Amino acid sequence: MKLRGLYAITDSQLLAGKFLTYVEAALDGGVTLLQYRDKSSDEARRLREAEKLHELCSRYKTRLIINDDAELAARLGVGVHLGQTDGPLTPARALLGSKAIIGATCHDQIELAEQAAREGASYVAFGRFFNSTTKPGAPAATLEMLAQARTRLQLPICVIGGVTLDNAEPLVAHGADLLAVVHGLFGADSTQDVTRRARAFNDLLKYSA
Ligand SMILES: Cc1ncc(COP(=O)(O)OP(=O)(O)O)c(N)n1
Ligand SMILES: Cc1nc(C(=O)O)sc1CCOP(=O)(O)O
Ligand SMILES: [Mg+2]
Repeated sequence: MKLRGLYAITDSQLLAGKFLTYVEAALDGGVTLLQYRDKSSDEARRLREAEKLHELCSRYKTRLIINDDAELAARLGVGVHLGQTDGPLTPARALLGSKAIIGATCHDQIELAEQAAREGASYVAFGRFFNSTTKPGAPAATLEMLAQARTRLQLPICVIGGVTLDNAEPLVAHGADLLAVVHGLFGADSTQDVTRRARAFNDLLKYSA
């Protein structure tokens, strides 16, 4: 499967009261990867919500990724995204198997991405490229670094951090395969607008090399 397109990421605060309707609206517009990102420690709720998303993703043939938690991913038989302090990639690959999608946060460092590639990552994520209300403190990354990463890496490249329909085009032009988005997608005022935004993000990637 080619990892290219919109990578929608949930946010439990932003989606409070409209979690499944907004996620389904995004899936309607087309989502390559959906990440369940919940930074709370309420394990029962996390399991319940992840199971619901898994069901929804199966209906739309979208791959589900769990943020931070390889054990929960293994329980559901889905992928995982791991940051630099979320545990090593090699045991996660052993736990989830060769077909699972495993992503790695690499901030603005190509060397971290090369290491992640050696350790079995399926894609590498660079960011943050713009101001992010979801994660304002994330280290900044540049378009120049992205272009260089494109020439050095064979793996799909994901970009994250303040990505919107208005600023995503240069990211694609500099080599991004996956546009990872929270606010720029789910910050919409209606389900119809979430679907429209999802389609428009995908179009940005469809009509470029
Ligand atoms: C696609 C994608 N890229 C980067 C991150 C950030 O991961 P991390 O640095 O572990 O930070 P948290 O998201 O866990 O706060 C991500 N989740 N997804
Ligand atoms: C979860 C996350 N990680 C980032 C990184 O740079 O590693 S930026 C980020 C938040 C992405 O949300 P939004 O699209 O609303 O900015
Ligand atoms: Mg993390």
